[in-house]
Amino acid sequence: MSVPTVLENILARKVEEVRERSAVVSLAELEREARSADAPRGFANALLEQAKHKQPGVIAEIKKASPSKGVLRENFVPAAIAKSYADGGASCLSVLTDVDFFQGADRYLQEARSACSLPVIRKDFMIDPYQIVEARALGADCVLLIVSALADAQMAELAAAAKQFNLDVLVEVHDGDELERALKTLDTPLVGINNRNLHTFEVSLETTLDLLPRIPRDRMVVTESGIMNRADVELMEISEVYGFLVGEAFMRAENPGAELQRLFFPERRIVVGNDPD
Ligand SMILES: O=P(O)(O)OC[C@@H](O)[C@@H](O)c1c[nH]c2ccccc12
Repeated sequence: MSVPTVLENILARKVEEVRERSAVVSLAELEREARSADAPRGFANALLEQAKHKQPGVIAEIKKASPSKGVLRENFVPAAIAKSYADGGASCLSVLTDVDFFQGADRYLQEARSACSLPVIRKDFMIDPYQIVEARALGADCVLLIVSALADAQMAELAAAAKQFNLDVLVEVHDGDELERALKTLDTPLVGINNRNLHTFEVSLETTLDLLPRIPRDRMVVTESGIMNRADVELMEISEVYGFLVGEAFMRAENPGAELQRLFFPERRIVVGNDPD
């Protein structure tokens, strides 16, 4: 057998994780928690609203570390980062909850969401409906479905669970075949194009530009990963891409919200957070 890719390693671990967690908290118990959780805040709507006005809809990510880059940020306080993002003009938050590969935690999502009024996506590797219900129980407003990690039937099952619990779905693709599978399996409006290949971790913004002509008009594109500077943002904006998912560029900045404003709303002169000037 060939050497497993990063994604394959993560997925193998997720199978164990779901087994461990469901032995501690039953699905029935999680369902009760999900039904009494704070109402969803409208993740897809927040982004669609920005696109309608031809404004960037930024999903700002809270991510301590990644398998390819290691620790991105030492001073990691999710509530403070969430506030800073809200001040900087983010439409939504993305919080990594994967523990073993991204140094995330469920409580980071709860802390970030409590600190602001933005809708939040649980950023994790979903393979089982248990994790979808868990996401809503934690307060998440949206879940990520990664096509390269799922068979069509699984994707449909997870999307049905999301619908049942009023969660929005961001479906993530990396190539034409995955895009086709996503479009035929799901009718959800948000289509994420990941510029990073999750098997090799190589990044190219061409991924978004190449797939763009194949996205139907009734779906909204979210370009994901590798957006690092103004030029990257402008490249997407001239192609009429209004959805962005950005992590590293913000995580490496001293003031993540100020960096968001600098990259996406340079014309706004409001000072974010406690910048000296
Ligand atoms: O840090 P970046 O390059 O701005 O990327 C953010 C986000 O797109 C990335 O974290 C991501 C996209 N899809 C994922 C799936 C799982 C884990 C992480 C991701």
